[in-house]
Amino acid sequence: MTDTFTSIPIVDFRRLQNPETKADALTQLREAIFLAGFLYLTNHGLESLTQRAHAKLPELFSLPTEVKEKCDMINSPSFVGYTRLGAETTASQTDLREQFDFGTSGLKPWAENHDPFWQRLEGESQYPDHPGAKELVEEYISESAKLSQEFMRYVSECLSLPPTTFESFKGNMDRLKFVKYPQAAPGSQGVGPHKDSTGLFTFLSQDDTGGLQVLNKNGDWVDAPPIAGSLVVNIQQGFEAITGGICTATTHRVIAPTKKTRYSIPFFLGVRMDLTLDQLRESAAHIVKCIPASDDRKKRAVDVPSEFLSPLYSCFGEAYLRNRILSHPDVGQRWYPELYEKYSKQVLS
Ligand SMILES: O=C(O)CCC(=O)C(=O)O
Ligand SMILES: [Fe+2]
Repeated sequence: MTDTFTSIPIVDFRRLQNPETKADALTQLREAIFLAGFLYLTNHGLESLTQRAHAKLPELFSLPTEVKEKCDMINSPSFVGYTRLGAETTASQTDLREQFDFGTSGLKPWAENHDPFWQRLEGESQYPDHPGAKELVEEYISESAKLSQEFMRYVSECLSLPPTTFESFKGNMDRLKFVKYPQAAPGSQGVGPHKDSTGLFTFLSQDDTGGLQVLNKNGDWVDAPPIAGSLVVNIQQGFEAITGGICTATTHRVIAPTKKTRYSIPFFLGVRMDLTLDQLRESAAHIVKCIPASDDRKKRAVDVPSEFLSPLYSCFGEAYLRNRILSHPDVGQRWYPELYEKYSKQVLS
C-alpha cells in the first residue's frame, strides 16, 4: 500500500454482498477507507432511483423564484429548505450553487422547555410546492438510509470490528440535498474546500459534468470524475471522531462547471448529537484498540484531533450547530443571534 492516492478507489457493493467475493471486497474497502477516505460504490441497487431523482432536478430548480423562496431556509431553525445562489459560504468564500436541503421526516418536534438547544437542528423539512417532490425526497432518504446501514456493517467488518459496532452512533436525522451549480467563469468556486462535518458518511450521486476534487496527503487535488450509476462515498468528521481519527475525513471541493449546469445529490448519514467529548474518547479508545492499523497511524490518530471534537463544544450537536450557523450566516443570525456572535468570533485550534 502506498502512502496516498492519485485516483479514487472503486468498491463493488455486490461483491461485498456475495459470500464468495466478500473477503476480497472487504480488503478493498479497508484500503479505500484508510488510504483515501473516499471511494466509488458501484452496484449499490439505487441506480434507478438516483436516475429518477436527477431527471426531476432541472424541473425543481426552474420553479419560479417565489415558489422556491416559499420554502427558503431562512424560515427554518433546523437549516432545511431552499438556499439561493450566493447565500452560502465555505472557506470564507461564497459558493456558486443553489440548493434544497431536506431531512428525515416524522421526528419528534423540539420542545423548548426540556430539549437541549442544538436538538432544534432536527425538524420538519420544507418541500417545494411541486407534484411528487415530497414523495421523491422521502423515498430517497429512506432507501439511502437502508443502503448506508448495510454499508456501515461492511465498514465495521473490514476494520475487524463486529458488524453492528457503529449502529449506536447513528443519529435520528439524515440529510439530503439537491444541488445545482450553474455555469461560471473558469476556476470559480462551486463549493470551497471542506470536510463533511454533520454526520458519519456521505453518499453522493453526481451527474456527468465533473468538477469534484479530493485532496490527497501530498496536498494535490485528485479528480473524482463521474462514473455512471456510482455513488461517491466519503467519511465525515463524525466517523473520524468515532474512530479516534484513524479513519480520516478527507477535504474535497467542487470547481464550478464552465460548459453546462452541474447537478448533484448528496445524502448525509446522521450522527448521534448527544455524544459528549468524554463519551466519545472512551468509545474511540476502545474502537482504536481493535482496529488493525499501523502504530504510526494510531499515533497520528492521537496527534490529529478532529476540529469537530473541539473542547469548545459540549457535544456533537453543538459542534454541528456551529457548522450550520457559519455556513448559512443569514439563517444563523435570524434564529441563533447570540450563538452567531459567539461562534463567528471563535478560532478553532
Ligand atoms: O456537489 C458535489 O459533488 C459535492 C457537494 C459537497 O461536497 C457537499 O455539499 O458537501
Ligand atoms: Fe462535501
